[in-house]
Amino acid sequence: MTTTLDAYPQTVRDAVAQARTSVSALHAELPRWGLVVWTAGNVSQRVVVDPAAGPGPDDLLVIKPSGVTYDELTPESMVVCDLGANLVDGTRAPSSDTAAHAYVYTHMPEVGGVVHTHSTYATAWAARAEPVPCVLTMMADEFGGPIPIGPFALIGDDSIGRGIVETLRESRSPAVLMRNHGPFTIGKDAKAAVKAAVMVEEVARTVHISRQLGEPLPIEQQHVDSLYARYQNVYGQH
Ligand SMILES: O=C(CO)[C@@H](O)[C@@H](O)COP(=O)(O)O
Repeated sequence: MTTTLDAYPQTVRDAVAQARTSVSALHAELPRWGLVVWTAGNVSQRVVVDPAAGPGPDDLLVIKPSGVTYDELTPESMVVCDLGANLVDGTRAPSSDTAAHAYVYTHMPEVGGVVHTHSTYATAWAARAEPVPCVLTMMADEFGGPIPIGPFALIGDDSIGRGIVETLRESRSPAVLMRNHGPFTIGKDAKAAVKAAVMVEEVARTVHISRQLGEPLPIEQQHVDSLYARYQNVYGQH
């Protein structure tokens, strides 16, 4: 049975309203950073319905409507679904990747945001099903190693989501390049997932260019580990 937003307490409705605003604004970052064309790509944010209990299977997600151009997206146009990808609130059909996002939220409770793009260089690596090797300190910082390849999966059910989870569970990377498709990224919230989408395109481009000039040199694992620990725990403002 489909539940509507009215069935949720005011605290959840308020959290959904905040997520609508932030997810709508974060969608604008995808064309801004050159990560998508036309209506490709999508961003979602988990809404925890019981903060005292923490993330769980009854959570909601806020995502863009399918096939709507970025200049038309507004907080009001965002769509709310449960983790069964059932519509809870919204006037338009949810993103065609909603089942994939929902699968990730169901099986990775630590994930609060998911992003999908077709950014050029990362998608070119996905077309060859070749992991991006960890040859840059920026990669060690953000990805903790190579950027992995996920399996080929058709859209429409949870096979993309299953491929994302099976791949990222075995990696420190917040990004996976789904074979023949493109990058999916995760984060503690949607903003972190958007950052990972920006960074995966940046390093995919740099490593591609480096490869045209010669063979990039790997970074020793001990240095990858120390760079990752510093960036994840010390870098920036605390
Ligand atoms: O790659 C896919 C589906 O996986 C695209 O259709 C996707 O980027 C955009 O679809 P939506 O407009 O979010 O339904």
